[in-house]
Amino acid sequence: MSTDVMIYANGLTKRYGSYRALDDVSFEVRRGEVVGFLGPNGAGKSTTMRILTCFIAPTSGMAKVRGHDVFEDTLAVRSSLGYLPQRAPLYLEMTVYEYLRFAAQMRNLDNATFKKRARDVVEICGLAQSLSKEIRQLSHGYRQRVGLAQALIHDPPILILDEPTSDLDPNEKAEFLNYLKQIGKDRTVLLSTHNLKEVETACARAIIVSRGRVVADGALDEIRAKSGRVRYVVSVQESLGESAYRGTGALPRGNDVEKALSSIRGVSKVAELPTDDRAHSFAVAGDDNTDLRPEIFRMVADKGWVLLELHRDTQTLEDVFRQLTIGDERRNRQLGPVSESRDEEDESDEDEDDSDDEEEDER
Ligand SMILES: Nc1ncnc2c1ncn2[C@@H]1O[C@H](COP(=O)(O)OP(=O)(O)OP(=O)(O)O)[C@@H](O)[C@H]1O
Repeated sequence: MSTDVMIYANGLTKRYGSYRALDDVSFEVRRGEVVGFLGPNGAGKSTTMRILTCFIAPTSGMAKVRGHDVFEDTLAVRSSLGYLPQRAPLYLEMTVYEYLRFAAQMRNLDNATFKKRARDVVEICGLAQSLSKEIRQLSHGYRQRVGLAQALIHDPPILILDEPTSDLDPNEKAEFLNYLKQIGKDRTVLLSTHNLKEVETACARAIIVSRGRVVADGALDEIRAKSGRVRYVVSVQESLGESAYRGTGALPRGNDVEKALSSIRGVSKVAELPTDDRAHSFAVAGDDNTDLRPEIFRMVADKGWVLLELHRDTQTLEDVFRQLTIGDERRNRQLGPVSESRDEEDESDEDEDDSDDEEEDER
């Protein structure tokens, strides 16, 4: 494993009784990445995060944080990461300052280090005006800031955030994402959320989980292109305008352009789009694996035509997310006998630990 791998999950499976909440989940997060961990309700996001943060043990598979096994080397793992669970466990009767000092003591920070770190996290999380307030007096948004501040108090290189914005209003969400951007500059972050806009704002890469499995993992562009419905829009100048013609070839006819586009390898369909008489415009369908823009550009340039427009329309992240996770939603809405164990038929040959119930293996 490269030393750049900060979070490593390999074949993580987690059963609750006969129900498989995680099924062979594997991924890596490298130093400095801010990765969105996406999935519908019940997909297994929190379960994965709780394993990575040493709160529960997987039924099988292994995970490492900064090279330390989450099972064998709990202390090293915990000191490497800051964790903000979905509901941050705040002590409502403490003031913000008392709570941060308490979090620092739990992390074994000495008083001088705490004071220095407190200054930093208060600035990053915007808590200067709230330090002497009891946590019970704070709004959801400010409580979430306090949760983030405790996750940062020991200056961990890795942050694991479980739906940190789910209870926040739109302004609070936007602010939280601003903090996250700042924090993510020099940290590795795994951010679980339902909110695709959030991922598009804060992350360059996403891992999508559905029914306990990883169904997509990659740069957002790659994931958007994953649907196999990539479309290019190409417009080539058709008639002379007011300014000088810049082409070296003759102005093309529509079917010249259509024929030339159809002959590009990887193009599956070409359809004319309505435009005015200044341009021939076409929608070009291609397969999902190759970016055809360089080839389209090359063809137009070789013909000496003038390219007015070339862009690739991939689906939105939301479209792809819905396509990949639609099974979860259908399952949630199905009436009839409830089968908790979606995979009972293939369980018989596996090592099963059915005593692995509720809190049984909480550490
Ligand atoms: N302690 C538990 N005992 C039994 N089943 C559990 C337990 N914790 C989680 N599950 C089940 O495991 C599945 C995955 O839950 P998990 O909380 O990881 O999902 P999630 O993706 O975080 O969902 P959400 O977005 O709703 O928080 C769910 O079906 C959930 O009901």
